[in-house]
Amino acid sequence: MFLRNVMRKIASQKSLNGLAIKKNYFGTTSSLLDDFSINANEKTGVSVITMSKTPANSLNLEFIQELSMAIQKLNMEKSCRGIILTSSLPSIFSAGLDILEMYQPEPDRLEKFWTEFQEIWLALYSSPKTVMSAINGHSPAGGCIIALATDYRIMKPKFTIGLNETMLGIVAPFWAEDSMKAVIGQRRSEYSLQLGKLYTAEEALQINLIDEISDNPLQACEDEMMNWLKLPDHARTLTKFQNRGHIIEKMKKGRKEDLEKFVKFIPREGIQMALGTYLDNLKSRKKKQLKTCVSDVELIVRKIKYNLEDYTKTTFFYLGAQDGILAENLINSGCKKVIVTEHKKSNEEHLNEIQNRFREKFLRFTRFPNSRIIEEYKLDGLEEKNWHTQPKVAVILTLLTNDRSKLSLNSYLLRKQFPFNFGRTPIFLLTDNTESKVILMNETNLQTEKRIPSRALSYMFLYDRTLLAEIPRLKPSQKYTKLIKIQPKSDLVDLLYDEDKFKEAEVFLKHFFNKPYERVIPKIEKICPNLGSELIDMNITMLDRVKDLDFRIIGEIFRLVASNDNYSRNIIRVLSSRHEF
Ligand SMILES: CCCC/C=C\CC(=O)SCCNC(=O)CCNC(=O)[C@H](O)C(C)(C)COP(=O)(O)OP(=O)(O)OC[C@H]1O[C@@H](n2cnc3c(N)ncnc32)[C@H](O)[C@@H]1OP(=O)(O)O
Repeated sequence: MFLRNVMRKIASQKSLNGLAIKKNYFGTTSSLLDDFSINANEKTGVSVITMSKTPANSLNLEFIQELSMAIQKLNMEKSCRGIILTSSLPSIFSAGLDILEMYQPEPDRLEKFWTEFQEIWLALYSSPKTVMSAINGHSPAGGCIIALATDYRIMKPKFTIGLNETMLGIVAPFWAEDSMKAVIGQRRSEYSLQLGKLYTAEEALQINLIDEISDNPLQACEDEMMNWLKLPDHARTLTKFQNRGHIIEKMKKGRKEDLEKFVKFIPREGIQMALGTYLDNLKSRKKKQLKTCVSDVELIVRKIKYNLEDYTKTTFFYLGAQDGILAENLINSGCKKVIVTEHKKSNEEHLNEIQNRFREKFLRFTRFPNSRIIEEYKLDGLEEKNWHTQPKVAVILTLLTNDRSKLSLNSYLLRKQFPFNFGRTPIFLLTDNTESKVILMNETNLQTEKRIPSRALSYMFLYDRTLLAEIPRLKPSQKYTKLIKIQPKSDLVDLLYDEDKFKEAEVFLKHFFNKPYERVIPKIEKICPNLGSELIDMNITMLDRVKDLDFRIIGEIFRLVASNDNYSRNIIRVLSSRHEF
């Protein structure tokens, strides 16, 4: 009966659940929420779905819904023969179900959530296409369930995978367990599930939980896919269903009961306590790394710390009233130096208010002395001799909000209130994850009006690796063509993906911290002859003295390291090994 249905579906390729099939689906499309993109290759018939929901590709209701819909569409698309699932995040394939969907849940949403999770699993597990997972990061619990629902799994070394649900005090559903058994066998599955085992890729390969290890799982999947696609689709698909039919049938029969069990089980007090503790532990891992943090700026501070090691030396540029609240929080959390700029006279009152409130805490509080002039400069029109009107470093503080409707404000702020030319100013982007995307969009928007030179953007990427992780997703998207045009030559992007290069740069930067500026400049000049004079042109004395690290120089160093200029790279290596700075 089941096989008959499958045959019918393959034969007719008619719409499923009322979803329309696009006439021509080749090319790249992004999900409505921009949480994943699909790149459909016309030549091979293979579609790559790249999940990019920061920070962890955790599966919440909306993400699952959209992903599921996309998979169902591909399942019905005749010209699609293979699907590869992967992630654009640097170290996570998927962190599994979004725990927040289960912690203190709303009953209706919880029900929808689980129904959709069942649905996506079915769409994957019973897909007539060849489906593969390029597991390029951690893949616990729900992430592993998704991977198990595919036909072939290739994983990057060192990351972990497994059904660790018991660690959270919850139980993997019977259908996930069945798929695990089908892959690694009854005994191993029982053992792994009871203990909530997470395996490294190397261990996972040994027990057949994954099929291969590769440093480039996506490429490896694409290569392997070609072998699978040599076979006639109908024969391969029917064989797949012969193997999986009983599991799918069992799931379909039991799914209602499974749902009832889930919605009863999750809100139980004991389960909620266990989930709460797990969440706390997840968060407190971070707190250990961060000695100082305050609630709503925790993420921001972590990012600064991660990037700059010593955020007490960070220079902030204040851009608007809302962000002032963040600035305030940052100051309260230990940030020693805040430079507040404002070019609009109308906001003077507000500035004075902040100044009075934080007089003791601010080491400096200033506006650009010639802020009136700044107003006249257009982003495009700034000549080099006027570099002194540029900020030495721009820190964009974005609103911390998940409310998408508020995000346009950022766009507004950027467009209306940025008076500077960012051509040579490194931009340090402080943002929560939702905002990362918004900033990219803002820059795209900005591009339509005032061109932001590519180097500025490159620094922006440079200082936010999460943001960088977004690039592969954005690259092919039509929506972002403008952004791509102004994207820097991809050296920097490569650099941040190349751990070795990145480490090399990091080692160098460590020596660079806390060194007097005057000592740094001559050294830098040796590497990059123009840089010193550029800095002087910038009239750095305007900010008194610059003893703190200069982001721009760091950016320059990164650029040099990233370039294929062996000479520069050697100098950097030698300098850093001699501890000259
Ligand atoms: C009856 C129920 C059936 C259940 C079936 C499936 C259940 C599940 O899938 S439950 C989810 C289980 N998932 C996990 O246990 C993974 C938890 N996460 C981790 O262990 C790590 O995050 C991971 C190893 C994946 C990655 O580590 P890092 O690279 O160090 O990242 P962070 O830990 O810093 O994570 C970044 C950010 O994401 C938040 N996060 C991570 N996972 C989840 C999640 N599953 N749900 C919600 N949020 C998650 C994490 O807290 C961090 O947030 P911030 O602290 O705000 O940065």
